[in-house]
Amino acid sequence: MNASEDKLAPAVRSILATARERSGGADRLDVDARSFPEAVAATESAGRVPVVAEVKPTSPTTEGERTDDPVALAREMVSGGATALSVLTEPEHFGGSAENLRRIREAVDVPVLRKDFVVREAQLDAVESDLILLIARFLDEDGTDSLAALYEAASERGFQPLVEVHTREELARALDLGAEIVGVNNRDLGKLEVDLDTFERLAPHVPEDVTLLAESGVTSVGDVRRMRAAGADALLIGTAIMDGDVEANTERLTTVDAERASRRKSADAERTSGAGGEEAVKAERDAKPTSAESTDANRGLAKSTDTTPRNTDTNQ
Ligand SMILES: O=C(O)c1ccccc1NCC(=O)[C@H](O)[C@H](O)COP(=O)(O)O
Repeated sequence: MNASEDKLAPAVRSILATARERSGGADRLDVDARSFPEAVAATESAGRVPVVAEVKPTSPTTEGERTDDPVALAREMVSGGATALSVLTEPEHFGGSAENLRRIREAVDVPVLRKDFVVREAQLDAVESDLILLIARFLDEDGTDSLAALYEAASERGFQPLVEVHTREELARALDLGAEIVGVNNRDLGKLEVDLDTFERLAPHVPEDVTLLAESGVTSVGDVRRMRAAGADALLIGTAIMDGDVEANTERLTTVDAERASRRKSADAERTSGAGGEEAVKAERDAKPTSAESTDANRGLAKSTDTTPRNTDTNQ
């Protein structure tokens, strides 16, 4: 254990210790991945919020364990409008498995993220997935198992790497290696505390052409609006979806402002088709955010004015 690991919460130290012990796959994988950026764009065009719903049977910060069939849960998430799924494959602390992921990916047609604590190249070969998580905090700057080395090894196999960051320094490392999909984890893996300000602080420093996820701690419709106003292309949501009726929870969080988005689309369509008059004016007026919604948007904009390469007002 090095000095920085000493600062990690005991549960995370234990997760890392078991991750280092875990074996990899027997053969090198060659994945034909379903495109995540395309899935996000399709969800946007349909006027819904892109959500990566997480099959997370348990975790160090959750009470109890959900023992339903993970494939049934995954299907409910897709029925509820999930753009992609995240499947925990970590067995000891999250109740996941590579077999769960394999079965789920076979049963659905959306992109599937392998959520695990991969620390060695051979572990990439444990099971096929469309996206694979690489956590900057747990990967070295140099060497055979560095973030850059695993990023390259994952890309060569056909995975779309999702590089997870929590600080400006980690974000710089992700952008330096050309990461196209970046997740800002609102959960500090040192203390296991969640703070949505983390995403709001980092998002303005992420270029527009990067697909940006807000991860962890999104529990309500208000949180969805807040992360979207701060510039999230997609949200990774576990606990709030797993707790109760999975399909209804997914639907509630993917349809935030859907009605307004569809009104805005009809206003745009009428404007471009040349139809004007009272109907277009009414459609446009109806599509405007309420004052509460504007407040959310303005907060995102206000925080991003210094550097903003990213439009922080995505769904308004
Ligand atoms: O979720 C935990 O308790 C946890 C503990 C230690 C390390 C990682 C942990 N979570 C990993 C995740 O990234 C989340 O599962 C994911 O972002 C979803 O978060 P949430 O919506 O808050 O369940």
